[in-house]
Amino acid sequence: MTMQIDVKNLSLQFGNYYALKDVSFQLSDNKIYGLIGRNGAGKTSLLSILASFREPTNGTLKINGEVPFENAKIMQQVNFIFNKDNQDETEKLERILGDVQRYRPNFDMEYANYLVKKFNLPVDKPIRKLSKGMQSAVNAVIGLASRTPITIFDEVYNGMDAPTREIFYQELLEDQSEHPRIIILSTHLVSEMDYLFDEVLILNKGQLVLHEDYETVVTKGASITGASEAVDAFTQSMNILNTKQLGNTKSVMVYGELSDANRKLAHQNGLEVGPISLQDLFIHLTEGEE
Ligand SMILES: Nc1ncnc2c1ncn2[C@@H]1O[C@H](COP(=O)(O)OP(=O)(O)OP(=O)(O)O)[C@@H](O)[C@H]1O
Repeated sequence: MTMQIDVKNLSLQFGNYYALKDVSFQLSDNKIYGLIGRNGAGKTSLLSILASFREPTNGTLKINGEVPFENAKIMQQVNFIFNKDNQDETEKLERILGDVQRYRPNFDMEYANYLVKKFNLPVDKPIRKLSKGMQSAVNAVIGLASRTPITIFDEVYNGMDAPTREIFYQELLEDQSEHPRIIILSTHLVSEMDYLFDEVLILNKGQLVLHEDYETVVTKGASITGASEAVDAFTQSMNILNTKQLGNTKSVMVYGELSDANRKLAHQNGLEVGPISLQDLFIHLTEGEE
């Protein structure tokens, strides 16, 4: 089953402050969506609305055409995984997984046990006594093994070391391809996670500044390097994100359709056209103007 998420003119206000402002988008394919944004950009705010943990101040969220808030049928289809405070969690892993299995109909215990081994998680210790990274791995196991049609991971890698994060990413990719579902990953580890994303959403100060296919994003961005005057002439009508000058050499980051003819022209003018990464784009799209 493929779910459909419709977000329309969503705002979330705290007093006069807009944590989210007029955010609209649709997610309608079983893909991996990367939600990126700087600290305080509104990622957790948006995800908690998607998960019906809170209501928006304005605008609407619909999942499969229905408002999910206090709608048990829809909420069954949504799983919000975040780094919760486990300091009072005296239960052990086995018991926790058993509890999850009871209310997540697609939960696969065999797969969960496989992941527990993969992540090297102790089953005989109360959760609160696990290290931070291990607690995050527990969350990853729950999120993956539940196989919920809409699975949301809010910075779930927190505290995991690099090899553990790598296991998480590999398992996520593999399980998503075998059991396609909507997976939303919020992160600021962009350069490390970009290859996971089918689509990218960038939030900046509560506003959605980009929602594109990952491939499109990467092909639309380019760096143009060469003699200053030639670079200026070539990029004058383009959307410039960033400029670097070194002596008489200039490197300009542009974003927009660069036609084959344009690329050819660049070469004829002795300019070098290089790729930019999602991380570059993220940094320059969300730069403060202070
Ligand atoms: N209960 C609240 N009362 C007032 N302001 C809040 C509240 N919750 C969140 N905010 C503000 O809303 C903004 C967005 O917060 P949010 O947690 O959604 O950001 P984020 O993108 O998840 O950040 P991070 O990457 O640091 O986790 C922040 O400026 C935050 O201070």
